[in-house]
Amino acid sequence: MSQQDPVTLMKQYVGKAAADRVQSGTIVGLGTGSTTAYAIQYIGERLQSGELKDIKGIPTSFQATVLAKQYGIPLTTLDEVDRIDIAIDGADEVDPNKNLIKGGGAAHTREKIVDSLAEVFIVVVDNSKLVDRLGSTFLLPVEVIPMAMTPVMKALEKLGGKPTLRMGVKKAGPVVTDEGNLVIDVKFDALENPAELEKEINNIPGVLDNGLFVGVADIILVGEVIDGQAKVREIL
Ligand SMILES: O=C(CO)[C@H](O)[C@H](O)COP(=O)(O)O
Repeated sequence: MSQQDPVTLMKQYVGKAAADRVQSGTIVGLGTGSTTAYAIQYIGERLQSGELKDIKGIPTSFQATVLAKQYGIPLTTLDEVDRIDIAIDGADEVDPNKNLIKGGGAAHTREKIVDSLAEVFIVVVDNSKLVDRLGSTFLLPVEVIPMAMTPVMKALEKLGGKPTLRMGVKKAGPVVTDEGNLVIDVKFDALENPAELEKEINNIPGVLDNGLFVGVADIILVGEVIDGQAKVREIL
């Protein structure tokens, strides 16, 4: 691989390591984000070389759909398959119990559907994503139906959060998800019980889903650069 900055190198290595675990004849959940993008690229390269055959991808976002098409990965839908063998997806934070915060790409609702259905869900991250406690470096994304934005923000404040509407970059106004909804990013000073909070937030009328993924991940692959050498560490 060419000379890259360390974070890009970690993302490439970990994406490739995950892509190497995909087997012929399987249904593969394709995650969203810059790390998973490398996994999608390498899966496509394995298909083109003939090393991998007869796989179908289920994309978690418009981004994943575009990349899969670009790299020649045939796609299918949840209506057409009775299983997902493996899903590969990134994360914004990973705690020591393999719980995650996701949604940096505003795709966490579809990601949670696909990742939770997978027999094996592999998370691909660089080592900056490992945290002792969720919520310490990243705000918690909540996808909300537009007309419910204000009451949902008030309900999130009652739960102890500080909500802000996610705004677009190079786009005036808010981020609109692939599902046509809005994203509220919430700061919690003490996110002590992720399992409970995930349910509490999802119980607020108007919330589609939040970025807490509790008990969903099976394997975490962590990209690291040690003494200038890129490596991948596995957390089971
Ligand atoms: O949850 C996600 C998208 O909704 C991404 O997987 C997460 O934001 C990590 O992205 P990246 O690999 O670019 O750091």
